[in-house]
Formats: sequence, C-alpha cells, structure tokens
Amino acid sequence: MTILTDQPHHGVELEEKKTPADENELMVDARGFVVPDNNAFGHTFRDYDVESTRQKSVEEFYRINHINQTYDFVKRMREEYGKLTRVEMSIWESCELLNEFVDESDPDLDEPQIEHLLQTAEAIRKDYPNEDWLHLTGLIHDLGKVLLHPSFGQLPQWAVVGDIYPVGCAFDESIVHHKYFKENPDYNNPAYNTKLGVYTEGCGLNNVLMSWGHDDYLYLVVAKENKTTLPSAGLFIIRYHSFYALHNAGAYKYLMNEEDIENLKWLKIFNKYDLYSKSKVRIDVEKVKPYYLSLIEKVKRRLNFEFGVLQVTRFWTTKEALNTKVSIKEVMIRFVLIRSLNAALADKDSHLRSAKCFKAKKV
Ligand SMILES: O[C@H]1[C@H](O)[C@@H](O)[C@H](O)[C@@H](O)[C@H]1O
Ligand SMILES: [Fe+2]
Ligand SMILES: [Fe+2]
Repeated sequence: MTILTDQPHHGVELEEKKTPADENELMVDARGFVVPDNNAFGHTFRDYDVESTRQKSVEEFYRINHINQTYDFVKRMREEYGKLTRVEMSIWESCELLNEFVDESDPDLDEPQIEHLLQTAEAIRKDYPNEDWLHLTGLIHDLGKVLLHPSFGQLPQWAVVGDIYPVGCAFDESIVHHKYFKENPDYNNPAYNTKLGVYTEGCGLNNVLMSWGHDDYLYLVVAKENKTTLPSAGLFIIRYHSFYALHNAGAYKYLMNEEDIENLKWLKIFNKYDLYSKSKVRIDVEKVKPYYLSLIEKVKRRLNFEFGVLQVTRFWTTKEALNTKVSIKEVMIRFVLIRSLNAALADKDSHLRSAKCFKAKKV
C-alpha cells in the first residue's frame, strides 16, 4: 500500500516498505525497518497455539480476561478512570515506570515494556523519518500500561493488557482464545450476544465500548483531559491498536463510520512497527533518549511560547475498581508531553503536523 499526501508544503510520499525478512532481529539500517520472519522465541508472530515457554501463561491470561471483561465491568472502569486527575508524571518518567513490567498477554516479547515503546518508535523513525507525530505516537502508545503500577491502581494484567474487543455485542470468533468467552456472563445475555447487540450499523467506533485496558485509558488521558489536537489518526492508533479482530481479521467493520475507515489505514501502517519490532535486540536507551527528550523539549518550548505556562495532564487513579467498591488512590504525575504535543499540533507551521492533513489513498 502506498499512501500519498497532498499536503502542499510537504508533498511527502508515505510508502509502506516491504523488505523481505532475512534475520530475526530488529534491522535498522539504510533499507529501513525489516520485518523479521520469526519472533524472539523462533516462532511466527502472534501464534497463540504453538508450544512455547509463554504459550500456557498467555492462554491463562486470556481465559481470565475473557471471563471478566463484561459490559458492566467496562462501563464502571471507564467511568472511574475517565475522571482523570491526581497523578502527574512526565512522559519520560512514565516510560521509565514501565521498565519493571513484562506484558503477560504477549507471546512475542518478554522484555520490559520500555523496550517495546522504544523499539516501536525507532522502527517507525527508520521508515518515516519526518513524521515525528508518528514517532511520538509510537513512543506513547502503550503508556496506558502504567495502570499496572501501584500509583495507578495496580490493576491486574487482564484489565490492562492483551487484545481488545467490543463488549455489548457478540464476541467475534477471530478473537484470540475465543472459547473462554463461554464463561463470560454476557455470552448468554440476549441483550449483548447478537451481532449488533446494543449498537447500530455504522455507529462509529467512538460509540462502541471496548474491553477495558491500556488503549482506552491512554485515549481518555490524551483526548479527554487534554482536549488534544493530536491527529485523529494518532488518537485512533492509541485507542484501537490492540483491536486485532478489526485491524488484522477484519471483524466488526460494520460498526465503523467514515472517519474510522480513514484512520484504519494509519493503524495498519502503525501495526507493522508495533508488532514486528518486538525483539530481543535491546534499544540503547541512553543513545536514543536525547532524540526523544529533544522532541519533548521542542514541543515544550512551543507550549511555553503559546500558553506561557507549562500545563499538565492528569490521571485519575483508582486502587481497585474491579468490584463495586472503588477506592481512589491519589498520586500526582506530571505528564507534560501530551499537553505540549497538543500545542505543537495546533500550530499550523509545526512539523508535528496533523495526519488529518493527509489524504490517504491506495494506489
Ligand atoms: O499482548 C499484546 C499487548 O498487550 C499489546 O500491548 C497489545 O497492543 C496487543 O494487542 C496485544 O496482543
Ligand atoms: Fe498495546
Ligand atoms: Fe505496543
């Protein structure tokens, strides 16, 4: 797929580079990012059935996830976490917070999550050097996993990571380890177990409740509290990058509206870097840190210029909102980048410009 832009000043051609894979590692050379044949364990990517050191624990993760992600649960979590306040943290601090977590749902990677953030962003940079909004999207896309940390309520893995899917309508068979939905109370609820369930055809994904986790949480942080001007495609990537049933298997398309269809093109591009950059080859954090800090600084300066003050993003945190008892843990975290990013993207001369400016078309 080739995506052409009709942005007059830039005229950039965004081309998805399909280089044949020849090595099982993150190749970052002049050829751009090379998709490896196998994951770090020598298996094909996203093979949930192949016998491997992670197979059993990943399956157990999805068993618990599928039983517990009900329509009511998601509603409750969204309401609680959607309050968004109390915690302040810089973007880099948030990345470092993820240093201690390994994603239990992931058959392809058992490295700390900060590695994954940088691997994703660096892989994007190789193929799209000028699209710094996409580098930033890569850097922050999984930051919602801070929900695993005590400061954010220490939610269990099943309520934070893994693929996501709509609740309130039938669970599509393409969802990983679909069989475990049989134990989900919604599975036998006639209000929620039909093709459309509580939704209408073409209602738009924005009106669809997705299983609760890091995607929607970060979306709420970015979009709600910050009234972000992050490109619609960037927000869409943050919010639906784990929705493999849609972007990989093509399920649930009938829930999408026009804007979703447009944004899905960017999500598919992003997915290549999110998935295939997973590797045992570690990124030299100290080496790449200056680039990302300079990006942060760049947008900070813009912010200060525009608003005169440094604004912050806030997270609400709940201690344990899994049952009806919700206690709120109050911690302040400065999360400056997203605010800054908003300002930068609002600036029409910024080259952290909106992907909305691009008209994507297939050629
Ligand atoms: O196991 C992974 C992981 O949790 C990712 O962060 C998510 O985006 C993927 O959808 C999922 O397969
Ligand atoms: Fe993710
Ligand atoms: Fe990711």
